[in-house]
Amino acid sequence: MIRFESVSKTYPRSRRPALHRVNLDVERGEFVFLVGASGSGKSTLLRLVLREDVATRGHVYVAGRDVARLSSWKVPHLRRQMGVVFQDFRLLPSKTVFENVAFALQVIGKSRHHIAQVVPETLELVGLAGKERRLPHELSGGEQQRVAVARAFVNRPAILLADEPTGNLDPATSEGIMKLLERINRTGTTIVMATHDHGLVDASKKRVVELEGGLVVRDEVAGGYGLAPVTGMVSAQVPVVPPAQQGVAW
Ligand SMILES: Nc1ncnc2c1ncn2[C@@H]1O[C@H](COP(=O)(O)OP(=O)(O)OP(=O)(O)O)[C@@H](O)[C@H]1O
Repeated sequence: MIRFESVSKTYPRSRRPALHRVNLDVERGEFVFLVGASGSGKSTLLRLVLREDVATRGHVYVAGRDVARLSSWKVPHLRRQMGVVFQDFRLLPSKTVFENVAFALQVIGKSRHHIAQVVPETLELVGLAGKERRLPHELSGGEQQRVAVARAFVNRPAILLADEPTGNLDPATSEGIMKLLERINRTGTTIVMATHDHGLVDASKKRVVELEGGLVVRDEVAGGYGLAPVTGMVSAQVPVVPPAQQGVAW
C-alpha cells in the first residue's frame, strides 16, 4: 500500500538529510507506529506519502503509483484516498461538529443526500452522536480529536496518517483515541501513526518503525517504544544495521 524505495529527502538550505535511504513497505490493512526523537524525520516521511513534498532521491509509491510522477491534477485524487489527523486537531472553529466533518465531503463534491447519511454514521462510530451542533470550543480535547478522526475517515480512505494524534491529550483520553484508530484499522484502513507516546506503543504490540537522524534503525513486528532488552528469548525484531555501519555520508 505504501512503499519507500531508498528514499532520501534533503530540505533546501539544509546540509543534513531529513530522511536517508529509507526503505519501507506497509501492506494494506497494517497498523504501523513511527517512533523516534524529535527531528528524526517522522513528519517528513508522512509528508512524502501525502505528496505534500517530494523525495530528493528514491521513490515513494502509494497504492502502486509513484507519487512524484503524478501530474498535479491527479494529486487531489491521491489525497482523497488518505485521511490525516494532526496533534492540534485543525478543526474549523466557526463550524459545528457536523459541518467540520461534512466539509471534507463537500469539497470533493459529494451530494447533500450522501452527506446527510454518512456524517451521522461516522459521528456515531467515533462516539460523538448527540454532539453534532457543538462548536469545537465547546468540546474537550479528546472530543475535538474524535471530530478530526471522523473528518479523516468520513470518506473511508484506504490510508489514515496520524501525526502525534495523542500529543495534546491525557493518557486515558489517548487510550480512547487509540482504540478508535484500532477500530478504524479493523475496517481495513491502513494506519501509519507517528507518536512519542511510549505507553500506547508498549501496550499495543504493533509494528514499530524507528527513525534516528533520518535513518530507519528498527523495524519490529510487535515492538515497544524502545528496543526490548535482550533476554535470550527469540525476538521478532528485524535485524537492522546500526547507522554507523551503513556508510552514511551526510
Ligand atoms: N520545511 C523544512 N525545511 C527545512 N528543514 C526541515 C523542514 N521540515 C523539517 N525539517 C528538518 O528535517 C528534520 C526532520 O524533521 P521532521 O519534522 O520530519 O521530524 P519529526 O521526527 O517529525 O520531529 P517531531 O517529532 O518533533 O515532530 C529536522 O532536522 C527538521 O529540522
